Amino acid sequence: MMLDVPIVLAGYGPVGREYAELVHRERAQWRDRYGVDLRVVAVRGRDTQAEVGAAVPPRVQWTAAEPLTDLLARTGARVLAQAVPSDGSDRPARDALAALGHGAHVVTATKSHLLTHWRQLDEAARRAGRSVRISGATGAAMPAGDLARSVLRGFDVDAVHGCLNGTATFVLDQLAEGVALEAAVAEAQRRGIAEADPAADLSGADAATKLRLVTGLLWGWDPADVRVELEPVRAARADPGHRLRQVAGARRDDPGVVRVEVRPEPVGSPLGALTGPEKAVRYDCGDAGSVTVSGGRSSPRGAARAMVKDTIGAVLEATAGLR
Ligand SMILES: NC(=O)C1=CN([C@@H]2O[C@H](COP(=O)(O)OP(=O)(O)OC[C@H]3O[C@@H](n4cnc5c(N)ncnc54)[C@H](OP(=O)(O)O)[C@@H]3O)[C@@H](O)[C@H]2O)C=CC1
Ligand SMILES: N[C@@H](CC=O)C(=O)O
Repeated sequence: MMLDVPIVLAGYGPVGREYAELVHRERAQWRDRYGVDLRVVAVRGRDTQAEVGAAVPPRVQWTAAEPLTDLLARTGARVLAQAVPSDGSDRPARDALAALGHGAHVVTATKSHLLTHWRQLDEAARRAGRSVRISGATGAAMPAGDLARSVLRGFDVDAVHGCLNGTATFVLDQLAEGVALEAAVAEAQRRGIAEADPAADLSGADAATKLRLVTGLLWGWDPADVRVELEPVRAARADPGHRLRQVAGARRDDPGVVRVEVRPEPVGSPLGALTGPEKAVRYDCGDAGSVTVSGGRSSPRGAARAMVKDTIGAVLEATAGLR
């Protein structure tokens, strides 16, 4: 039996466009492989929207946005996919809660409402028997969120550490080669790794945000209650055999605290061995040992791919809530 999956996509920037394109291009493949018929039926920008037939219409043909609940009801949407700015506006939270109330799953690359509305989203999703999937917000194509949410269930994870910001890794390596901070950041921006405003990349705030979300998935910490301690990236060199890394960490026996520090890691270790904008997260799992996940493209395409994976997972797996 084929499961029909109409999707409303909010946000048509780099990530949203990649998501719509992937769903359209690979639809037949997923029908055959998983028995799910994913189709984007409508896209929304800030104030406008368009219904999608064979392709997303050009922007000039988009019309004024109607209330999201009307659009969800009219299209019978089973999923709301969110790729809107993580700018602190309350609209992503309102939209996600409306979608859950309507009975749709939520798949998001947007981070800000997860930091502020974790509990409300989780409760609304559980009430509705629907999922909120956040892989795109926790490291793009690197499946760190999946390990925390489900793969390591029962592994008794007592600590998690990781390099979750590709800009920081790239810049620290450039600094070690004698490149000036400003030039290293400019190069990271030219490569599309660093944000236009790199403050959160360099301060550790972006890494802390991603780790707060991971600890929510792992231990049920509410990201809104997590205290963050940050050490910014600045020009410095490590001892021979080591590389400086921006490491975000949390321990189960130190609840509600995420620390980001710049520290030397042996070149042969999972974090020291990273190059360029690669990311990695290590889970210390007690008697099961350590499990590290690394790689996965950090780009709009990588984030869109993670959202597609989450969309398929949300409709096929019998989970509810964020975890
Ligand atoms: N870029 C990347 O590599 C990654 C990005 N992310 C996250 O993904 C999200 C999307 O990023 P990106 O694709 O770069 O795009 P942007 O963050 O630049 O989002 C732009 C799009 O969002 C639309 N928009 C803004 N507010 C709303 C709203 N409330 N409802 C519907 N649409 C809205 C804009 O509409 P309009 O065109 O009308 O102005 C535009 O289409 C961000 O939260 C980002 O942090 C996550 C992982 C990687
Ligand atoms: N600027 C970020 C991009 C992804 O979140 C980074 O450097 O990791």
